[in-house]
Amino acid sequence: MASSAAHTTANLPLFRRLVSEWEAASQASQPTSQSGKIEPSRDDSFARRSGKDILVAFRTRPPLPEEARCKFTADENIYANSRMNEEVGPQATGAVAAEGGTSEAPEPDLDAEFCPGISVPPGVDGKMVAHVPGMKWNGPTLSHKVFEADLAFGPDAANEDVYNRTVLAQDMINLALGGGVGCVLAYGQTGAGKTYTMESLERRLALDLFPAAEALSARFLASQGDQPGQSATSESPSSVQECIFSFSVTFLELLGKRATDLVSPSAGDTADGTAPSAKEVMIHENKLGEVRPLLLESQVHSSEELQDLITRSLAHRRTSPTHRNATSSRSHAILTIRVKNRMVPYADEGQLILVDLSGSERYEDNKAHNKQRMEESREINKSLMNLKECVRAKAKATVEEEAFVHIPFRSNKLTLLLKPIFDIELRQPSKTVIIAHVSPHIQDAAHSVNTLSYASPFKMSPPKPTGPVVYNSADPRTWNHEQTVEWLVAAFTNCALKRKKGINRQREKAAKALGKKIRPLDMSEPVDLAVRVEEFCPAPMTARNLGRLYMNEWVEKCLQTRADVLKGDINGEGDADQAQTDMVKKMAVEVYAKFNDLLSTARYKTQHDMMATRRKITAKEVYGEVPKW
Ligand SMILES: Nc1ncnc2c1ncn2[C@@H]1O[C@H](COP(=O)(O)OP(=O)(O)OP(=O)(O)O)[C@@H](O)[C@H]1O
Repeated sequence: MASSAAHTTANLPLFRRLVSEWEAASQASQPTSQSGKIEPSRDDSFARRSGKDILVAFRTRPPLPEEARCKFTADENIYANSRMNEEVGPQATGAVAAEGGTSEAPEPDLDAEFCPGISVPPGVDGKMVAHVPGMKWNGPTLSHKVFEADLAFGPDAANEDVYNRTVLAQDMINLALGGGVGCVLAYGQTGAGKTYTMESLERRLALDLFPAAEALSARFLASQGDQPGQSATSESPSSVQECIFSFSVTFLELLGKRATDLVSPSAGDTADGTAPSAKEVMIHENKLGEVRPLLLESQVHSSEELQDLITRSLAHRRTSPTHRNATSSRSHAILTIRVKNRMVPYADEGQLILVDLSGSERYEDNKAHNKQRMEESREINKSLMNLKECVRAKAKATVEEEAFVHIPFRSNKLTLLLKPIFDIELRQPSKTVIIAHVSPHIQDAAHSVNTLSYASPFKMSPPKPTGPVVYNSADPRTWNHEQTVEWLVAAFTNCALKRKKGINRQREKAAKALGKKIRPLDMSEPVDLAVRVEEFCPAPMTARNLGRLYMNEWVEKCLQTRADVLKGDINGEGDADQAQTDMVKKMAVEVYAKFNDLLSTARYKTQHDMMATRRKITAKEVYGEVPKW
């Protein structure tokens, strides 16, 4: 049986002794070098696994002075009350909390108050052990649960180390510059250190992104025989990357179904003088299945601009005190940096998505909340549950290869925004790092077990298929440039032939009325197309790019690339130019409808084929044996 918080606190000295005995025993079993020191693992399993799409890391932080002082007596709520009544920022939590910060408060004796609930065995990569206190008829017990990830960061690990071994090791910046998706997710209990990690990763990434783009651009221009200085704009001659890359940023806060913009959060002044409420941002999936929030993206041109934007946005993030964290973030914060390569305008945009998830709370942690906070906690837990379901389903997809496993990423805005990770159909290369954060205290061990077991299944996720898909004439998403042009030529030819048939019918009717005979137009002769297809769809544009166009954009593009096929066909009757425009519009709409029909049928068919392989669950499996009346 699990031990209650009060019971754990009462037996702290015993648990402390049991944990140190376990640590001593496990260190003794480690391989030692001749010098007697524990050798770091020679097994380079991390290096081997780093080719995977998803890397899982565990992280625990050092104990904080306040926590030790109040010993987490959940029943008395001392910690929560003492923190909630103070106006304390995250940097003011003492010498351990702030990097380089100072504290006026006297240092509590952490060793006397603290009992570790988490150990990171030295010399083994990726292992974390949770020490879970329990209760049996014959007294308190302590079990040691081992969890495995690709990496495990102990309380002494610096943010620099986390950044180097996750974002840098996965080469996320170059991946995004090359049109792929890099994603970092911080998950864990409230107060476990997610924001501390993510803020640092965001800033370091902002610092490295532009120099990396600069280096890549210089290499590219040099390979083209250009001197970097020659191609740069005269206003900013040092910024070669601006000739090739453009960066746009969104920073969203997501609470339940409501997403708001953190970059410019207010909806403007209200007429009655009340505080303006934050603008809600709509998040939609377009007909090609791309997810893009409907808001104005901020363009950034340098590391300083990006860092400044991150600082401004973070200041807008909503926080409120929880039982464990005086400045707890009660929402998910999603920073997305999109990279457009001007040299390949029709290629997919690269993306870097950094998600600081809201902290999970146990029932006993949030029972002191008011109604609104309870509702907030429910929303947070619901979206985290949905994320968990997606994680489980993704891991299951590896095991049950022959049967379709439904990944419910569309049922929540958070997982919808994370579509590049979950959608197996998406061919864009992606790399994800999940950092599961746990509190170091034994009182949180049960919650830590939850967090660690939540993240572990991600480790099994198979690499997503990437690269060109197999050509299917009925699915525009699989067409390359040549195949797209071929289809467009056929579609516009069809329209021209239909028009020719119509003209023949009209001429025949008119001739019949006059009692004359007329020779019909020769249908076997090649027809002129109303649109110059090679200009309408220039290389390397594909059907996927065309699929992003709305109908008015499509028609406009057709009109811009129209061919004058009616010259000499009108015989001076009426306005030839207007007739030509009307005809192109009509054909453009017809081809657009056909194209979109194909696109939606293909998407529906993929889903239908997947569903057909889905294992049917009987009512008996769900509800058990139904009693007979
Ligand atoms: N690795 C670390 N080293 C030192 N202090 C840390 C570390 N990680 C977190 N902290 C401190 O712990 C406190 C809680 O951290 P943080 O606010 O990042 O938690 P969180 O998981 O984001 O919480 P919530 O989900 O409630 O927002 C902060 O005061 C932070 O400075």
